[in-house]
Amino acid sequence: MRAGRSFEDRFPATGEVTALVQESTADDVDAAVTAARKALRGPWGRMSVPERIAILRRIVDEVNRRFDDFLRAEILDTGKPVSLARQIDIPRGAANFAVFADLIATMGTEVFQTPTPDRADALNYTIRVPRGVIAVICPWNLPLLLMTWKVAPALACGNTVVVKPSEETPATAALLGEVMNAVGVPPGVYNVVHGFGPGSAGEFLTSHPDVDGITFTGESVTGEAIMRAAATGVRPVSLELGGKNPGLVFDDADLDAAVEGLSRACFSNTGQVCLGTERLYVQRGIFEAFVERFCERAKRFRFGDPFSNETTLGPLVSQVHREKVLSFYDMARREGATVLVGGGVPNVPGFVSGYWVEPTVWTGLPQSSPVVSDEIFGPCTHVMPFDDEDEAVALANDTRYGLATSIWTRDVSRAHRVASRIEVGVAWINCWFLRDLRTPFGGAKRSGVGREGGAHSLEFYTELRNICVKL
Ligand SMILES: NC(=O)c1ccc[n+]([C@@H]2O[C@H](COP(=O)([O-])OP(=O)(O)OC[C@H]3O[C@@H](n4cnc5c(N)ncnc54)[C@H](O)[C@@H]3O)[C@@H](O)[C@H]2O)c1
Ligand SMILES: N/C(=C\C=C\C=O)C(=O)O
Repeated sequence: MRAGRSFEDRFPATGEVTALVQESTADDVDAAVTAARKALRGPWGRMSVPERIAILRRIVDEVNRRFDDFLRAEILDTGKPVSLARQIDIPRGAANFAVFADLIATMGTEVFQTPTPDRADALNYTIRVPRGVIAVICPWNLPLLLMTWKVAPALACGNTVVVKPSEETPATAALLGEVMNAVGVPPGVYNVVHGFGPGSAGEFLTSHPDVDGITFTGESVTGEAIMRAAATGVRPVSLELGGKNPGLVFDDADLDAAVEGLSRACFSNTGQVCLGTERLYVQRGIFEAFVERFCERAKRFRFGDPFSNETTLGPLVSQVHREKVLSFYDMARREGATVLVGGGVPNVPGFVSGYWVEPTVWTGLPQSSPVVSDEIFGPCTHVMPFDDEDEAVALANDTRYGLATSIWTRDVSRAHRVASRIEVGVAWINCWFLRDLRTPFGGAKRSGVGREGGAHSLEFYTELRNICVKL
C-alpha cells in the first residue's frame, strides 16, 4: 500500500503544473467513509426534506456566486474553451442541485388498500429512505457537471458521499467542498479523496466494506472492474460508461442544421464527450454534399488560449490521452482511410506544449476497423454512406455500445420509427445534447447500468421500504 504522496495537476494547453495534489491513502479513504457514516447518524440524518431542500438551494446560489472561481478551476484542469465551460459545465454544476431540490419537494410514494379475510382491510404504503454512504467516482471530461450529476441527487435523497474525482481534474471537486462548508452542509456529508484507480483511492473506495452504493462514470472496462468490486458486499452500482455513438443523416435532412449539430456532436469539448458522435452514416444521395459542408465546418474551429472567447477548440486533457487519440489517427492512415480533414497535430502559437490534435474526418474504412468500432474520445469521426433505413439502423446498431444517437430527417414518422430501433439510452432527433434533467439518462449494452435523471435517480439513491398496517 503506497504511503500518501502528491501528484501533479497540469494545464492541458501548456503542460504547466498548476497544482500538487495529495494522493489519498487507504487510511484517508477509510477516514472519509467513517465521517460519511457518522454524518448519517448526525444532524444530516435527522434533517427534514424542506431543510435539505433549503440547503440544496443555498448550494445553487453559492456555486453561482463563485461562478468565476469554478470557471477558472475547470479550464485550468481541462483546457476547455471558456465559452464552453461558461455555457455548459459551470451552469450545470448549479442546475443539477436545483433540479433535484425541485424533485424531492414534490415526490410522493404509493399506497394500496389491501382487503383482508376478516374484512378489516389493511394499508400497504411505501417510504423512501437514503441508501447510505455513496461512493462517487468521476471522469475528467466534464468534471463539475458529471460529479454534481451524482452528488446532487445523492444529497437530495439524504445520503452522504465520498467523491473521487479524476486524477486529471481534481480542482472543482475540492472547490465544491468550500461551497458545502460555506452553506452549512454538516461535516462528513460531502467528502473528497484524490488519487488514481487501481492501487489508489479509487480502488480503496470501491472495495471499502462500509460503502453502500457506487455511482461511476467512466470507461466501460473500468465499469467492469468497479462492478467486480461492488459484488463483494452486494453493493448496487449505477454506471455511465463509454460509447461509440452513431449519427444518421437522411437525404431529406435540413443540411444546415445537420452540419451544425453534428459538428458540435463530433468536435465539442475536443471530442471528449461520451455522448459525442464518432460514427456518421449519411444517405448516399446527399453524401458528397454533406461531407463537403461538414468538412468545411470542421476546418473553422479555432485553437488558442482556452481563456479567450475567440477559441472554439481546446487541447485534449493529457499527453497520455493525446497519444491514444494520435495512435488511432496513425491506425486510420495505416488501414488506408481517406483523410478528408485533419489527421495530425496543429501548430498553436504561444501554446506549443499543449496536448493539441486536429479535428479529423475519415471515410473509406470498414465497420470492423477499430477506428470505427472502438471509442477514441477525440475530435474525430468516420463517415460512411448508406442506401436505406434498414441499412442505416443495422450500421448504427453494429456496436457493443449503446449510449446515444442523433437522427437528422424532416420525415417525422421515419424519425420516430428509427429512434425506437436504435439500441441506445438516449436518441436525439434533429438536435444533440439537448438535455431535460428530468428524463432517464444512461446507456444500454456496454454503455452502462441503470438510469439517472429526475425521478429515475431515486431508484439508486434511495431504498424503498413497504409497510403494511392492518386496520
Ligand atoms: N456515460 C456517460 O455519461 C459518460 C460521461 C462521461 C465520460 N464517460 C466515459 O468516461 C471515459 C473517459 O473518462 P476517464 O478516462 O476518466 O475514464 P476512466 O474509466 O479511466 O476513469 C474514470 C474514473 O475512474 C477512476 N478509476 C479508474 N480505474 C478504477 C478502478 N479500478 N477502481 C476505481 N476507480 C477507478 C479514475 O481514477 C477516474 O476517477 C470515456 O470512456 C467516456 O465515454 C461516460
Ligand atoms: N450525464 C450527462 C452528460 C454526459 C456527458 C458525457 O460526456 C448529463 O448531461 O447529465
